[in-house]
Amino acid sequence: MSITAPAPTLPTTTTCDGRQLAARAWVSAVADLLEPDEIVWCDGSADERARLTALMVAQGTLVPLDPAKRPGSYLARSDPSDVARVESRTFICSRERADAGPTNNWREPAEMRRELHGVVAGAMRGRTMYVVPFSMGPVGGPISQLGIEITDSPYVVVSMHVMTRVSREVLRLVDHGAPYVPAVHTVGAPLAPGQADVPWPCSPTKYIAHFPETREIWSTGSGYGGNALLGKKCFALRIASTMGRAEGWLAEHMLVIRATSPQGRDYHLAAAFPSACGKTNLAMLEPTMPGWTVETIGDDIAWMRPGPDGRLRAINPEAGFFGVAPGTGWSTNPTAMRTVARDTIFTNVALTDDGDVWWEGMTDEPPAHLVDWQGQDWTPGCGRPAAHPNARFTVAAAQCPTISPDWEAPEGVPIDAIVFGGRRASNVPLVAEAFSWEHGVLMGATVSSEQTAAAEGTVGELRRDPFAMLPFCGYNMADHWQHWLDVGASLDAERRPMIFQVNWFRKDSDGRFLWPGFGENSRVVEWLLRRTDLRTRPEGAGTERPDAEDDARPWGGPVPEARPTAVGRVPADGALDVTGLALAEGALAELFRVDPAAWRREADLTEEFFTTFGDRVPAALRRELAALRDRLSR
Ligand SMILES: Nc1nc2c(ncn2[C@@H]2O[C@H](COP(=O)(O)OP(=O)(O)OP(=O)(O)O)[C@@H](O)[C@H]2O)c(=O)[nH]1
Ligand SMILES: O=C([O-])CC(=O)C(=O)O
Ligand SMILES: [Mn+2]
Repeated sequence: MSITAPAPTLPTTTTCDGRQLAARAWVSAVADLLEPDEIVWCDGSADERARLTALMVAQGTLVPLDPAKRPGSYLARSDPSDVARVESRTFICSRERADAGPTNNWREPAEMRRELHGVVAGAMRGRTMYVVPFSMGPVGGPISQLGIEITDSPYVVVSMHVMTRVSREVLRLVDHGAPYVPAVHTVGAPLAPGQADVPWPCSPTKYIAHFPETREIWSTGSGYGGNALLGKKCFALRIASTMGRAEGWLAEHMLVIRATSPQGRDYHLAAAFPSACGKTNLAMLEPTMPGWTVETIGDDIAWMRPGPDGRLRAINPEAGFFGVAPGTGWSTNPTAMRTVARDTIFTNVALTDDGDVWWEGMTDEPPAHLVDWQGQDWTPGCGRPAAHPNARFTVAAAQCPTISPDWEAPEGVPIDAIVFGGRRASNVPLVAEAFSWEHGVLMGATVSSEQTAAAEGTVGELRRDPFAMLPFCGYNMADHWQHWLDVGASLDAERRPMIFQVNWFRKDSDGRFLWPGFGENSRVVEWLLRRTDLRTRPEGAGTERPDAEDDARPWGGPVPEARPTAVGRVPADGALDVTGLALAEGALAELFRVDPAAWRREADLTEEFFTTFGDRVPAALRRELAALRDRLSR
């Protein structure tokens, strides 16, 4: 084994606290176990990216797209078995089973370590081991965290370049004692001497294992984003959620946007929707509401901390988007289309005859011929999708034309509204405002959604996905609810975010969406953001509707009215601006219809769900559920 290219600027003897040794000793110990042929220390440079990209093109992992059509862009086709997150092979290895909770696969840490060591021993034979130092959030920022990912996949290294901040500065900080999360990834496909590699090596034996107490991650067998880019779900959600719980902050599966009203007031919104339920789309919202603008801050993960002013401040810890391709088109998400116009890696989309990409929903009419995501000839009507339903694009956030000038503000942006949503064909109204923080936490805890292609499973089945964190909470979900109650209590009660629930996916009896969605969601966003003015208007202004003169004041404009229902406050008649929308007859009423019988069944199911957590369910949530039942019976 040869060790090449250790970053030359790294001092090897400057620290005396053992930290440096710890990081280096860890890298050597991993190398001893995985037995790579070579070790490469990565620096995140453009040079490094170019070198690894050329290597992958030579190996057939990446197909270059026509630079005249899609400059700097590539197509990767994964192994057909390695296309999504593997929740059944994702483990939380806390000492106590109860700390992982009933919604996680739990394994005893020492036992998992033994088992894993057996599986990964020699896994990097014939391969290069890359050491990737990265930061989640701006390097050195007060909400940011550091990590080091070891991987044998150049696809992972290049993707980490896009999705995180890879730099030597991170190693320097680690060498000076900064804490970091050690993360090991291997595709689990060692090469015997002389054995030819395949374009997408992976293994049927998969483990995505997290050790929350020691903040370690081990992933083997998959090259797919959510399983292999360990800064993302594994660190920024599963491990970070446990860090946040210990330290009083939140790591959430949320997009973050800034919306500016025609009066010039900035609002910040964080929204949690389950995987493939519209976060990227809302993050890149092109408002149809006149005078409103939306800037993108993040599309998948938010880290939120109470600030010194008692407000909740959020950063996007990522540096790129790993977005769902199918359904993304000029009519639904033009901003995403502009973002991926160049320097993008596409995974499992179709290839056009002229060297560009295509997926279902990109255009109304498919091209006459394509090479599909599995490399086979494809023609319209052949009965197979051209792109895998979970095909993705990997692209730098900085390329997004609507990226906020403050998207990298290290101290984050102050959140005004928190929104929970899911795919619900029935019951859940288009928008509802929580009666209180506690009621909002119940809304988050009861998110249910129809299963999408982002993970293994039967697409369309309704499943509980509390806080859109079911696959991502690194500890007991019921403790997560308590943590939300605690964080809420630690905020200034007058300035903390208001909580809402939304549902873009309600259908009529013929199975058609009742709401046009996408850009038109700005109508809902305007209603709920203006509602938050109730909370932040200047002292003494009261909560009454301001008179016409007040409308131009930057803190407000008229607060739209709401009417209470059993499940929350919904827009009063005429309060949601639907000017110019061609809604079907009765659609608006149906979008807000609350059926007490159906909601009593929802409450029963929630009760059943709560039972699986035993006495860890916060008393406040049981009270909120009882209050909901009470309102339903009135
Ligand atoms: N009907 C409807 N579909 C939507 C809307 N917003 C998003 N979608 C569809 O939802 C799918 C996935 O949306 P994304 O925004 O990529 O999902 P995400 O929440 O970012 O997903 P992850 O990256 O998996 O966490 C796409 O097929 C979209 O077309 C909407 O307002 N209405
Ligand atoms: O993690 C992934 O692979 C993509 C993603 O955002 C999700 O599944 O929620
Ligand atoms: Mn996600």
